[in-house]
Amino acid sequence: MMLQAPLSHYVLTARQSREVDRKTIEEMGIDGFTLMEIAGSSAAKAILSDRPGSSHGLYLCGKGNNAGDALVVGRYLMQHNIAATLVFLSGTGDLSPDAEKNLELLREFDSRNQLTIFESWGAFDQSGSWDFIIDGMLGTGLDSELRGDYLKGVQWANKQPAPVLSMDIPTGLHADTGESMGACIRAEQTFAFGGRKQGHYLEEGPARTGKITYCELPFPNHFKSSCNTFLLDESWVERPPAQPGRHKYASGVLYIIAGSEGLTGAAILAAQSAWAEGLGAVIIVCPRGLLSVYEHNLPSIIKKPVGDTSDDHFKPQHLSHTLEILREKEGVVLLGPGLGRQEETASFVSRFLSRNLRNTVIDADALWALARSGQWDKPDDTQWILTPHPGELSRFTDHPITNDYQRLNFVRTFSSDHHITILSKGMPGIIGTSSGTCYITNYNTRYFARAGNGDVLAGKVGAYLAFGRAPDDSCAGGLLQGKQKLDRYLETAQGLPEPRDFI
Ligand SMILES: NC(=O)C1=CN([C@@H]2O[C@H](COP(=O)(O)OP(=O)(O)OC[C@H]3O[C@@H](n4cnc5c(N)ncnc54)[C@H](OP(=O)(O)O)[C@@H]3O)[C@@H](O)[C@H]2O)[C@@H](O)CC1
Ligand SMILES: Nc1ncnc2c1ncn2[C@@H]1O[C@H](COP(=O)(O)OP(=O)(O)O)[C@@H](O)[C@H]1O
Ligand SMILES: [K+]
Repeated sequence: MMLQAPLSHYVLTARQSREVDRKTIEEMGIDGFTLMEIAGSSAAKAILSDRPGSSHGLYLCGKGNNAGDALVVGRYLMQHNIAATLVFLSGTGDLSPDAEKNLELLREFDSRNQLTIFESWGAFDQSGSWDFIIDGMLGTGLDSELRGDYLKGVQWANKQPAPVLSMDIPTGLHADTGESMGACIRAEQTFAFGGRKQGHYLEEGPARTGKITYCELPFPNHFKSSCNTFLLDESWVERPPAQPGRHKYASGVLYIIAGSEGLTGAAILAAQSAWAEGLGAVIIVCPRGLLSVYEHNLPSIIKKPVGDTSDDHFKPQHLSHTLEILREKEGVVLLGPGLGRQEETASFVSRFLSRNLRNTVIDADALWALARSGQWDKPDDTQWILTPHPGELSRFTDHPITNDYQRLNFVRTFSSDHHITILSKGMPGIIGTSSGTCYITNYNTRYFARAGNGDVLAGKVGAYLAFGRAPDDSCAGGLLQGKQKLDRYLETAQGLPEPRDFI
């Protein structure tokens, strides 16, 4: 089964967000004021339950609808006796119509003199104290580096002891790219209205948004159909069921074509990682000169040597025997970990890829060889999963990939153009599918940035593919399996986890 994310996990660009908003207003007749009311009231409800005992909030407001959301929050919380101090960074003379209406309402609801309003940053008396700061300065309307007093407002808020709670997106964070536009709020919590935004998960986003709380808005599902990016998490990706009691070869076979002199560790880690998932068989195909290393380290793994005892890396003359071995049993292939970059090995890889009919995970040095050859002789009906780290990915394009936004866009077009699946490693991890849909991780993948973790991941992805899971689902399973192990490790252990902790 291919991945099927719930709609609550869709991730929008600013343009998609505006488009859904506009269509809901124009075609469904649900006006912007109502959307704002739902957005602000659900954030207020969460704040009331998360922060009991609060008595005073500070509201930093711009002039657009992001400010309107903040004003709705202020009104609900004032009803619960939480005083509100409002600071308008662009004054109150040019508010968006819905924000203006909400300011009027807030004034009318203020029966106990709990409202203080400053009409500019300059007028703001900063000596007060607040239980929280609501960031309603800028949302998806941000269109450039921060201007005017917004820079001051952001820098000041980041220095306050009170937690900052952002409406929709931290002010200064670009909704599409996740870049900080001159300066950016560091929020403790962000309420994502009607959809998560790409910028929450790319570049600076994860460090700036804090905890993300998704607040649903009444957008009809068919308006979301243009969305092709989803958040990947364990709430919806299923763990593969164990397959006990089946014949060993019926419960999945993975052929691993990997390793060369000095790099056998990568092949060993990948094989151990795949084996730990309960496959029927893991078969390592190796140059005969390395057989003793694997005999010593991998007792449970079947070894199939090719070539002669002087061979310590793959060569074109190993091709026909390798293909013959692959014909023995149904299975899938993991090609690449520790293959090395000898000319002969690169040539073996290119020829192998054009003739191999097994579904294949292509990793590490096999990616290097594939990019170098520039040939795309993928046999029809063969599924390929490429697992590049950012350096390996950039070899597939002449255009530099210097940020996550470019990486996401490149992964999307490259995987759909070539009808392959890409697991782009990095922070975040991104899965690109042949349909153009992408999935983004939402956890700190930097814990995996140690040599060997890529081999463990490739082993898992290969194992899931061998179990018959779809390529995108295999990638998701591999990533999230590591995440679960990471969570358990962080609960109990100290220091940085090692690759074996993820096996
Ligand atoms: N979409 C939805 O589903 C829903 C959206 N909702 C909410 O609306 C938000 C979007 O509101 P929005 O479009 O009014 O834009 P918003 O972010 O308030 O700011 C616009 C103002 O910012 C200014 N400005 C721009 N860049 C700047 C800079 N660098 N430095 C300084 N100023 C800058 C620019 O000023 P100008 O240049 O025009 O003078 C413009 O007037 C969205 O994030 C969500 O919170 C919910 O209420 C309901 C459902
Ligand atoms: N479970 C995981 N979740 C997210 N990312 C992962 C996971 N496992 C590995 N990675 C990614 O793989 C990278 C390591 O792979 P790579 O750089 O190819 O190193 P190597 O091949 O030397 O092990 C990590 O930096 C991380 O981006
Ligand atoms: K904001």
